[in-house]
Amino acid sequence: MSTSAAVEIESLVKCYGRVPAVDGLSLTIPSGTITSVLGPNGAGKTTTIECCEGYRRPDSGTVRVLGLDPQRDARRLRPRVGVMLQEGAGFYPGARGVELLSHLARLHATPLDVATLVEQLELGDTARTPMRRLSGGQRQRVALAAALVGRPELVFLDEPTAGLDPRMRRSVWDTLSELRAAGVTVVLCTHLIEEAERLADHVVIIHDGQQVAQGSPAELTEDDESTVRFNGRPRLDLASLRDALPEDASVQEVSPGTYVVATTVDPGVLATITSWCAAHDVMPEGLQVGRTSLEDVFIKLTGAEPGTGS
Ligand SMILES: Nc1ncnc2c1ncn2[C@@H]1O[C@H](COP(=O)(O)OP(=O)(O)OP(=O)(O)O)[C@@H](O)[C@H]1O
Repeated sequence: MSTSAAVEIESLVKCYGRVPAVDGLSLTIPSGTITSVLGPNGAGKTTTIECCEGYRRPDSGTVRVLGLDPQRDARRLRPRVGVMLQEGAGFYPGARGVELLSHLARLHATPLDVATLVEQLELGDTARTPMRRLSGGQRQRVALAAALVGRPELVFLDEPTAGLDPRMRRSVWDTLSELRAAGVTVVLCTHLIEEAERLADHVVIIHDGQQVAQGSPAELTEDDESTVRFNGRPRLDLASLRDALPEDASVQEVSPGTYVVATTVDPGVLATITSWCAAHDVMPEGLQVGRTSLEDVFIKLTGAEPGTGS
C-alpha cells in the first residue's frame, strides 16, 4: 500500500437548507487501496463522495483529490477520475451500452478498448440493449464499465454491487481486485459488510455526517473486545442488563429480537447474561460468543445494522 493520500478531507461541512448532511468530517483515503466507505442510510456518504467528485460545493472545510481541488481543478481532475453513481443513474435511456462506452472512450486520451472491457465485465447482450430496457443490475454493470473506460487513477463507486446476483457480484469483486493490483485507488461506498471485509484495505465509517472510525479492517477490530449475540423477545429492557454488566459493556437490539453485547467476554460475563435472561424469562436462543467483527464495530459505532437507517 502506498502511503500517499488519494483523497484528503478536512472538517467538511455540507448542508441542505439548514440541515447538515456532512458535519465536520475528516478522512484520508490512501493511494492504491480499496477503501470502503460504510455508514447507515442518510449518514452522509453520498454527499461526501459528491463533494470529492466536484458535484457539490462544500459549505466549509477542504477536499483534496489527487492533490487537487475538485471544484477549482475540475477540468484537470475529470480525465483522471472515474465515477459510478448509485443505480447507474444519469445515462441517456435510448443509448446502448457500447454506444455510451465508445462515446466516453473518445473523451479520454488513453481509453481502454471498449470491446475488451465489454468482454471483461461479461456485458455481452447487455451492452447491445438500450439502457431503458435493462434491469437495475444490468444498468449497474454498464455504469461500472463507464467509470472504468477512461483508465482512471481513482474511481468512486457508489454501491456497485447493489441488486447484482451472487455470480455477478463476485465478478465485480474480481474486477475491483484487478484494479487495485494495477495501482488504481478504489473508493467503494457499500452497505455490504461482507464486501468491505473481503476487499477493503482501508475502511471509513461515517455516522450522522461525521467520520467515527477509519483504519484497516484489522486495526478496527483488533481490540480485546468480543461479543455475545442472542435472540429473544423484541424490545427487552436493556437498561437493567447493562447495569448488571461491566461498565464498558454496550448492549444493543440490532434488529427486533436480536441482541449484541460487546465487552471483554469472560465466563463471568456470560453467566451474568444468562442469569439476567433467566430472571427475565428470556430463552437466549442462538447464544454465540465471537471475536469482534467489522459488523460488530459498525453496529457499536452507529447503533444500526448495516444497510439500515441511522
Ligand atoms: N439533494 C438533497 N436535498 C436535501 N437533503 C438531502 C439531499 N441529498 C441528501 N439529503 C439528505 O442528507 C442526508 C445525507 O444523505 P446522503 O445521501 O449523503 O447519505 P448516504 O449516507 O449516502 O445515504 P444512503 O446510504 O441511504 O445512500 C440525508 O438526511 C438525506 O436525506
